[in-house]
Amino acid sequence: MRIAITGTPGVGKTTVSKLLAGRLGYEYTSVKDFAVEHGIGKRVGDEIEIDVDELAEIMDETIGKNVVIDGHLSHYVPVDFVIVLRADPKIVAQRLIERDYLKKKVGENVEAELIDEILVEALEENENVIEVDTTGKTPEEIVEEIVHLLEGGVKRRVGIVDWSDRFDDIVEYLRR
Ligand SMILES: Nc1ncnc2c1ncn2[C@@H]1O[C@H](COP(=O)(O)OP(=O)(O)OP(=O)(O)O)[C@@H](O)[C@H]1O
Repeated sequence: MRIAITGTPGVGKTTVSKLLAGRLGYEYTSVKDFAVEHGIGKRVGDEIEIDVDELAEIMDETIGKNVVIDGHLSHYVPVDFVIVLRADPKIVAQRLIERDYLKKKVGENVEAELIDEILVEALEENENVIEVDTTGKTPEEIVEEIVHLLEGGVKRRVGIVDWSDRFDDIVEYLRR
């Protein structure tokens, strides 16, 4: 199976993807690494701007059948399941601040998590979307929850988080 692990930067995609790939005996690949390796996208400042249609086409032709794809654009790749990781926006903020993200970037990503941005994108691309709230769970617990859901034949589970009641606690991060 091809499984995309997507979500707002800082929710724990890379951590979970590597663990899940090991747990399933699957190949691990990240959109970022794949794009650089295959010359997809162009550098804009310190970021790479990726054409998601080109990414999807080349990845679909190149990667194996049993792969975990890590990245906040991975839901654009044709896969069997899209796992959308969620985390309390305050946790996202704290992790991005720890990585010295600029205040503006922190605000953009906290807002994206608050308004379910990646979930909405994933639902536009794939029927099989499974949302997992990572808040307060270890990477191992998250991986076991994903394996349990997949083994249980769950194809779609969304609408499990609503961060609207967290607004007052995170508004400081949203101010530009
Ligand atoms: N379940 C977890 N519990 C505690 N810390 C976690 C958990 N998952 C990830 N982390 C920590 O949060 C930080 C971000 O994790 P990670 O790099 O996996 O996120 P990401 O979504 O891949 O971020 P990006 O999209 O920016 O690459 C890391 O310091 C990681 O160790």
